[in-house]
Amino acid sequence: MSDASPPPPLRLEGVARHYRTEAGDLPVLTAADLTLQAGEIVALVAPSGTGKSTLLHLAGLLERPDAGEVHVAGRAAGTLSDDARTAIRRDTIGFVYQFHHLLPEFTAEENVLLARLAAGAPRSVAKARARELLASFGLNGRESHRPGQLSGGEQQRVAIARALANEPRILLADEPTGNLDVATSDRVFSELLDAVRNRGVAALIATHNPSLAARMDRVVTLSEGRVVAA
Ligand SMILES: Nc1ncnc2c1ncn2[C@@H]1O[C@H](COP(=O)(O)OP(=O)(O)OP(=O)(O)O)[C@@H](O)[C@H]1O
Repeated sequence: MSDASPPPPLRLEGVARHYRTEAGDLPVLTAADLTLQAGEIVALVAPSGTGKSTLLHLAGLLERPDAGEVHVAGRAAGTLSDDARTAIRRDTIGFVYQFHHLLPEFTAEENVLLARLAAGAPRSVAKARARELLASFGLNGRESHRPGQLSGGEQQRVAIARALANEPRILLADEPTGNLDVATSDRVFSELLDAVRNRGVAALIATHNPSLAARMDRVVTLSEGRVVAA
């Protein structure tokens, strides 16, 4: 038996990404290293345009780096097929964006349960899980509302519930309360932090808000394409 500790949920190693633009090559990330330990909640605070969304897309296996490697639960994702990467993403990673990206023609409950169905759960299980999650965000009685019939804060709560539907080990969030007023942002953010802490989910959360960042375990920033302590 090995006494090695389990691999961290997420590890970025020397990750580089540039974009080709009309003005030439734009090196956004040059050699980004970042490890999220199990249950650790890390704030990513960096000026606009420095690569926060790029980093989150790479960490979430939505894009491939030009160099370096992304390890999810100890598994190097670089050489995996797109299908294998999609399966890891679906089973291991939850995403929350600034704008909810809920499916407008589906109810709150359907938006959450569809994520679980996509991971192969029977409909009854997915439905029960969706209701339980929505209730945990105070959305009882709102299950059959479509996104357009919900407030901005409620929409983001549904989006967070959806991100947690498959019991991910990692949550990646890009300004998750950035489109809400200050008071609602504060409330929804607290609920998000409680939800990930209670579940032991590791989280990387980009925010421009220093007071929200201060509530996380650690704050990192981006400097010259690298991740450094803030
Ligand atoms: N697909 C793309 N093609 C070309 N350039 C891109 C592309 N995506 C992003 N960029 C550029 O890469 C840089 C980093 O973008 P990114 O969205 O990661 O920054 P960010 O830190 O998340 O910014 P913000 O805080 O404004 O959301 C920016 O200069 C952006 O214009």
